[in-house]
Amino acid sequence: MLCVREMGLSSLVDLRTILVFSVVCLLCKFGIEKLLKCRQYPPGPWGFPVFGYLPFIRSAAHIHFRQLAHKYGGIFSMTMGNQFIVVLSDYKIIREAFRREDFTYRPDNQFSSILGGYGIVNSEGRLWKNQRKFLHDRLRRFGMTYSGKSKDQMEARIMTEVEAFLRTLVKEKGAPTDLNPSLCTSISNVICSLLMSVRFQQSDAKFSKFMDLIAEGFRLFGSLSYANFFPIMRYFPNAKSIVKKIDENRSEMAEFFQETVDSHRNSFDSGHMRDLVDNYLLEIEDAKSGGYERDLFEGKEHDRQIQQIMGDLFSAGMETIKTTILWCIVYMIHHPEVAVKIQKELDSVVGRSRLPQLEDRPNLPFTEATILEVLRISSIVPLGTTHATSRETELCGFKIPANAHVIPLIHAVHMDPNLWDGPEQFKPQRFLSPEGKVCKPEFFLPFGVGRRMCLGDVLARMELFEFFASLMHTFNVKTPEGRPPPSLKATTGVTLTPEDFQVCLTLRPLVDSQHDFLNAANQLRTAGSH
Ligand code: HEM
Repeated sequence: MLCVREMGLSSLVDLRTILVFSVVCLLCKFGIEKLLKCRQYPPGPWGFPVFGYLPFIRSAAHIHFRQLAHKYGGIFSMTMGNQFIVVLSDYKIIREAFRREDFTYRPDNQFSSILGGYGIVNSEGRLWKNQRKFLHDRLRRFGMTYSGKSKDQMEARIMTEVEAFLRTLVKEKGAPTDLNPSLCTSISNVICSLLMSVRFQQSDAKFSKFMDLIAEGFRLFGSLSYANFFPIMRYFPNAKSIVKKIDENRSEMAEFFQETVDSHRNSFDSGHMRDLVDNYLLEIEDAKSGGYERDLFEGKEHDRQIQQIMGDLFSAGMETIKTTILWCIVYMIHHPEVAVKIQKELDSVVGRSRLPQLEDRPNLPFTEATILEVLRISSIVPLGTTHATSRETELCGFKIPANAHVIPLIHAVHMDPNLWDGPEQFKPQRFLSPEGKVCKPEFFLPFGVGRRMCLGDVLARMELFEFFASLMHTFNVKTPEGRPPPSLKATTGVTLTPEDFQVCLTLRPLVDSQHDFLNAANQLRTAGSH
């Protein structure tokens, strides 16, 4: 009996040993497989189970990633929550990846499911390709090009807003002024006139509501970003209430845009295209009447797509320009010698009786170089816009899984001491050749590169030039008496923005002005208003 019992016990022990041994072997197998797989991925830091590397990111992500780039090189990877992240900080690798089709997707996460793949910034595949081609073509027709008659129309559109902006500033009579509100209205008006033939006044209640909705939308999306890494959190009550608020925000925005679409429909004339909304309506008409073999909308709801396009172009084209111009002013205050040099160049090329025009740009290399240097040193979109892989692929001999987030670390490229001489210093002349011509190295990437490169770069460069050169031509800029200059430290938000600041703008002398706006400004100045 005892013998049988002993036998039973010993076989049980054996069974247990075998079980434990099998589990250990299985764990080892999975561990080794994982390790081998990880070794095929780009190198990078380890993280905690479930959380990945997220808990270690304490400073602004672009600063932290730059430190990691020093350790791991131009391509590194990590997990954050359930997402696989690849960071590219070498411009050659960024160029190599982003010219390829398999790197053109956007991350599949909570944001993309809310946006439903509509618009241009978050769309993918054929819908994105169609939209991009269509928008590129139509924006060119409306003057987003360096030459031709339509360029003059675009310039006129921009100059209307530049003059409105300068007029508001003249009224300040040299008092401490926050440039943000008037700049925001004028830059918004450029994009709104292009999209929907609308101009707003700064005091317009509808405009304030619209701006509040945009800001609130960004804030809400920002507060939900954790759910992108931990999808289970979407079902937590807090996330659910944020999603509800986002839905409300989006339906108010949709209402705003739909009013525009409806009013355009009511006054639509296929022989007279006023703006982008009209162009989309014409496409819908053509598609309905069978004029098009392929539907531009790829089966998506037409009006929702137009609404999202308006939202995307407005969001992409307003904040970026406004922030860059604010940085230009901050740097002019810190570098008065650069401001004086720009004004001398403007005076000798443009003269004192008119405002600068796009045609003057080739003759204003120092002014142009200064704008490029501000774009470099401020890198307002330091992490670009995250791409995703459409399938498992390879880059620089490393394996990259499907739906990996791919981040171009533009900030690191623009601050690389191996590429730029003294990258921390503000030196516009770095963009000038020994002959004094503007030259942009291939590692200058403020608008990204490749297939998804900024769609509005030409418009952006036109606006930056017109607003900045006209401001410098018309005013001297200084900090209010007794106050320190604005900080060079950026606030991290949708873009890297300067902290709030005020400036005093005094009119520069004008001679025999034939120009309406300058004439009025001159009269104000000589009347001793300030
Ligand atoms: C200083 C001004 C600007 C800067 C620095 C800037 C920068 C960028 C960057 C870095 C990207 C991401 C590219 C990528 O995904 O790899 C981007 C995308 C984009 N930008 Fe801009 N941008 C500016 C102005 C504008 C303007 C004025 C417009 C409006 C017409 C615009 C429209 C877009 C659009 C639609 C995309 C998404 C393209 C796509 O996903 O295919 N941007 N921009």
